[in-house]
This record gives sequence, C-alpha cells and structure tokens, in this order.
Amino acid sequence: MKAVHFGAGNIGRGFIGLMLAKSGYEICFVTRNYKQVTALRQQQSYVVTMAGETKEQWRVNHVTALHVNELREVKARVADADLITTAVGASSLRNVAAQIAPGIELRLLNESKPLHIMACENALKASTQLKKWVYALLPAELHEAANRLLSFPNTAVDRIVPHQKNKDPLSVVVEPFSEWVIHQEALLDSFPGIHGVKYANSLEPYIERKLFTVNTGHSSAAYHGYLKGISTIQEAMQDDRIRDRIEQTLDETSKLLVDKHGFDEQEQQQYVNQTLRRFSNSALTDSITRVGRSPLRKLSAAERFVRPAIQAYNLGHGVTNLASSIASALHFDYHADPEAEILQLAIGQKGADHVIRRHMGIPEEHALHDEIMKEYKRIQIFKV
Ligand SMILES: NC(=O)c1ccc[n+]([C@@H]2O[C@H](COP(=O)([O-])OP(=O)(O)OC[C@H]3O[C@@H](n4cnc5c(N)ncnc54)[C@H](O)[C@@H]3O)[C@@H](O)[C@H]2O)c1
Ligand SMILES: O=P(O)(O)OC[C@@H](O)[C@@H](O)[C@H](O)[C@H](O)CO
Repeated sequence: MKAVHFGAGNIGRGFIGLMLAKSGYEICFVTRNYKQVTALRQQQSYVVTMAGETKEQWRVNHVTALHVNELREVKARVADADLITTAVGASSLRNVAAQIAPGIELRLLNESKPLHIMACENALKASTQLKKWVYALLPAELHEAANRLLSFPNTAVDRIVPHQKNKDPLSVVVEPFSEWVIHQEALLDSFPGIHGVKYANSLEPYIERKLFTVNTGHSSAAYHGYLKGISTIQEAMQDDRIRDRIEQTLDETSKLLVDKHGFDEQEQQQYVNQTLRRFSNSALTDSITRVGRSPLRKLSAAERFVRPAIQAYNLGHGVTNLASSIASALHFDYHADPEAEILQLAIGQKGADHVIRRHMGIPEEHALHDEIMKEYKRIQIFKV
C-alpha cells in the first residue's frame, strides 16, 4: 500500500509516518525542506524514540521523499496513492490542495481506485476544509466522479512531539502517549485501514475534547509561561500559579465538554489529569515558543480559546480563566513568530479591542470582550 504524506515535520515523522509504516504502508513524504528530502531519499528509513524510561525505538522503513516543487513527480505519486495524509499546519492546507489537485484530476479522469485524504492537523474539520479547496481547483465536470471516488474523513491526532535538533536530522523523539481518531462514517468500503487508530461515528466530541483540553491547556501554559519569561512547558508546569491557572482553565472547558457532549465528569477529570502529566513529562523539553506558535490561528473563532469560551458563556458558565489565557496570548510578542509580529502590529496600530472584535469575532457589547480587555490591561501594567 502506498501513502503520500505532506509535511515531514515532527508529527509527520513522529506519529503519522510511524503509524502508517506499522500498518505496512510505503510512505512518500512531500515536504519543503531540501535537506530532509535528500536524507529521506538516501536513508530510506528513520528512527522514532519514545521519551520515557525504556527509550523504546522503532525504525520506520520503506520511506522516500519529494520536494513540493517536483510537480510532475508529486502529481504521479498522488495519482497512484492508496492514502493521502497531511501534517503541515492548518494554515498551509490551501497550499496542499494546490499540490494534490493535479494528481487527483488525473486519477478521476482515469476513473481509478477510490482515495481517502486526511488532514491530521489541530483544527476542527480540517479534512472538510481541504476538500473545499481541492474541489475549487477541480473542473466542475469531475465533481460527480470526485463524490464517488474521494473521501475526506475528519480526524483527531494527539501526540506531543517537541521541536528538536538531533545528530540524525530524521530521527525524532516523541512522548509514548498517542491517539488517532478517524470519522468512521466518512470511510469508503475500500479503506485500507490503519492499525492502532480509533474510529468514531461522530468525531466532534473527540476533536473538541482534544482541542479544548490538550491544546487549550498547552497553549495556556505557553502564554502564561511566556509572560513570566519561562522557556519550556515543563518549567511552566512547575510554577504553582501557572499550574493553577491551567487547571482552572481546564475546569471551564471540562464543564463545557461534559454539558455539551455528555462526557462522564470523572472520566473527563482523568483525561485532564493525564494531560497535565503529559505536559510535565521530564523526558521531553518542549519550548514555550513552539506551543505558543501562530497566535492568530490559536485566537481565531473556531479554535481552542474563543470557541469554548463563547460556548461556555452561552451555557451560563464562568469563563474568567479562558479570558485570562486569551489576554495572555494577546501579549505574545515573540519576534521570530510571523503571526506574533502581525498580531502585535495590529494591536499597536488599532488596539487590542479591535483584534478581539475583528479577529476573534467578539463584539464590544459581549461581556467576554470586556473581561478580556480588563485582563489584557491588567497584564500590561504589571509587564511595565
Ligand atoms: N507536534 C505536535 O506535538 C503535534 C501534535 C498533534 C498535532 N500536531 C499538528 O500537526 C501539524 C504539524 O505540526 P508539527 O509539529 O509536525 O509541525 P512542523 O513544523 O514540525 O512540521 C510541519 C512541516 O510541514 C511542512 N510544510 C508546510 N507546508 C507544507 C506544504 N504545503 N507541503 C508540504 N510540506 C509543508 C513544513 O516545512 C514542516 O516541515 C500541525 O497542524 C499541528 O497542529 C502537532
Ligand atoms: O500544534 P499547535 O500549534 O496547534 O499547538 C501546539 C501544541 O499544543 C500541539 O502541537 C500539541 O503538542 C499537540 O496537539 C499534542 O497532540
């Protein structure tokens, strides 16, 4: 079985690549990094190490790579694939659509075998979004064949893989925990299967539980930690005040998840406790700036802060700690992060209230707007 995976980064190599290899797929990574392309072509394998006491290792074999600019080769690989996956960052999915559309067009013209395409990103309905962009690039007369032969199941992926510099640039150290959930109803009969994944009839509860627990908590740790000049998530977890903040933020999202999706309260608390232990894993060093990366994406309306805050508020729950995490995120001014630069420019030119209204979609009249603004100003005073 042949898989084409877009993005040979941390989660691409450390999770998706490993899972596909364990299921017997040959993997062609399509990526932007020339060094990685050369190394993957030369070595045709790489090692994944579990960060923990045992340091268990897996070798991922039968891999190769293409650069995104090798258009003809990418088209041929996509036309011949049994499965396509991505882990490029949700903001790059529009580019992936342009990269896969020519190969998809070719396979639809030939009425070739059905294909599953899964965007393994931290975002709600990422595969559905990718589908829209792919369809926009396909000639209208191929849409009927696309409806029959293509499926874009949404999916939730969970494994902490920090940025790292290893002697072998392909090897990757990951946390032992992992979870991959796929929307079952979207699967075609031809789905070749992936060992170790879970299938769910409704994905929304799983993706929201993951995004609003793991990612809300992680990002809260990052933004509160950044304000205190802390450089890793592991250090942030040792700061009692930050840890309290994270726990209280996750109390707010947990209440929402229990009310909205009917999760058992105790199970949700266990999920939170497990998540906090994962953040504290001393065998990993995860930088605050990786976890806080792309603050504009993280502060957008469908993401880990604003969506649970609005929904919890609408149910009459308190959202003080979510508001505080949002306010901390608005202070994220890490210069090497292009989105942080744009965010700070927007705040500097138009004010934080403009960003809250226009970017997050929370109008001035909304009580949450005021709560975020008050906290933003409070932090500003103690920063000076
Ligand atoms: N690292 C984690 O802990 C983790 C866990 C779960 C989910 N995720 C999600 O997985 C995705 C990737 O995260 P990551 O941590 O692996 O990031 P990363 O930066 O390590 O890897 C992303 C890779 O994609 C490549 N890329 C970007 N645009 C591309 C394109 N159009 N075509 C081909 N390659 C492209 C980049 O060059 C980079 O190598 C994100 O959506 C992230 O939210 C990450
Ligand atoms: O990848 P992001 O930028 O959406 O979020 C940063 C981290 O919270 C994230 O990568 C986690 O490590 C991951 O989602 C764990 O499964």
